[in-house]
Amino acid sequence: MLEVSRLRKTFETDGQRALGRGRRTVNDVAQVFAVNDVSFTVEEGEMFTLLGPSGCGKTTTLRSIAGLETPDSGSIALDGRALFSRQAGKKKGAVNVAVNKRGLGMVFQSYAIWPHMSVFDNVAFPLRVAPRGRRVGEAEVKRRVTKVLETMELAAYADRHATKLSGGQQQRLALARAIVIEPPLLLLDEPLSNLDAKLRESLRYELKRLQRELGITSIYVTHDQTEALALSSKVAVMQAGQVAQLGTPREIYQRPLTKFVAEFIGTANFLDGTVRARSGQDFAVETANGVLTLTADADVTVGSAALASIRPESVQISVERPTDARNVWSGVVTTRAFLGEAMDHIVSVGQHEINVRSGPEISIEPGTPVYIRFDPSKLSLVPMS
Ligand SMILES: Nc1ncnc2c1ncn2[C@@H]1O[C@H](COP(=O)(O)OP(=O)(O)OP(=O)(O)O)[C@@H](O)[C@H]1O
Repeated sequence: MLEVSRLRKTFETDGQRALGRGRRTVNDVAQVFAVNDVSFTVEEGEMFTLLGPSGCGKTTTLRSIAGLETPDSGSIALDGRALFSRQAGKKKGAVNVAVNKRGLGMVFQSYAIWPHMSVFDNVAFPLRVAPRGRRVGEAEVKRRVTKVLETMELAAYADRHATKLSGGQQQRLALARAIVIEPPLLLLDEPLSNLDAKLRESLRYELKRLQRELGITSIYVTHDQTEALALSSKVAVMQAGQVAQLGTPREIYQRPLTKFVAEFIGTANFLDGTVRARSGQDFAVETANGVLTLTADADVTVGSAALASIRPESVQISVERPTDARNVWSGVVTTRAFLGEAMDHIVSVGQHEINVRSGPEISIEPGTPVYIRFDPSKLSLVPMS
């Protein structure tokens, strides 16, 4: 449906650099590779998320799709129609469809609702100012706006001034305004970030329900991994202008391909070692505490240094030695913390401090010798760098 291919965007930034003892300055012009060779495909009906830390290039990618930013090169096509296309260094043959001709729905962090208009008029606005070919009569405007307001549970507020809504209602209004034009693609840039934690969580599920019910193909930008995992059908984790990993939330969480992805998506235990044997996807990794066996889709060769990573909830802890002796280490509990629905133990094994998360019924006194076991199917392997 949406195809983004080899997208690049650089920005020039200038700053002042002090020379010597800070007396003289020169103007520096530095190039920032905001988006550096990014490619991905979004399928029909998908909620596709661009996830990454601040400055990784997710907003620039989204703005390029919207037409608010002109990339240096690459292509963006929607349903086979080129929205943007330009070969590096060539202006000839370039395509760049104007923002209002792309017909996309957008909701940004600072949702600009019209304060002087009623809720109804806010939602009707994009229909009333649509390009001539797509403009509809007032009766159709009324029908569509009423339907969208009902879907967003805002029908009761139709005549109210937009500013007289709560934060969550204003956010829903911004969404209503974006979807009323029935866009083929909805672009959402951190739309929940101005809301408090509780409202954010409830709107997150509402957004997911809506997205599924209406089947709107959407691209969502966030730096919040929980939000990304909860909402998305596909996630592209971005790092320094590039896609570090693309996959389903489960793949990204359970099978991170790099240390960056494993660290960014929640807490992980990293066990460093050397790959001693490999047969297809089965690996044996020698660590300071013994050999770990695991099955992973990893690109690491025998003899190379690697990191096995595992989530705290995939490590089992017991006072008795487990019957399956594979991947069992013995250590001592150093800390435990009760988290309500879960229990965390930190287990010291040689130089490693292993984070273990279990059900709240397991509670082991600090100082107790224990066994921990790493499930071979839950360990993933990433290169050392
Ligand atoms: N107009 C601009 N001029 C110069 N540099 C820019 C401009 N816009 C973005 N950048 C730089 O490009 C890089 C990517 O920025 P971008 O806003 O896409 O990141 P982001 O991942 O969306 O970050 P955030 O979550 O903080 O919004 C950053 O280094 C940023 O400083």
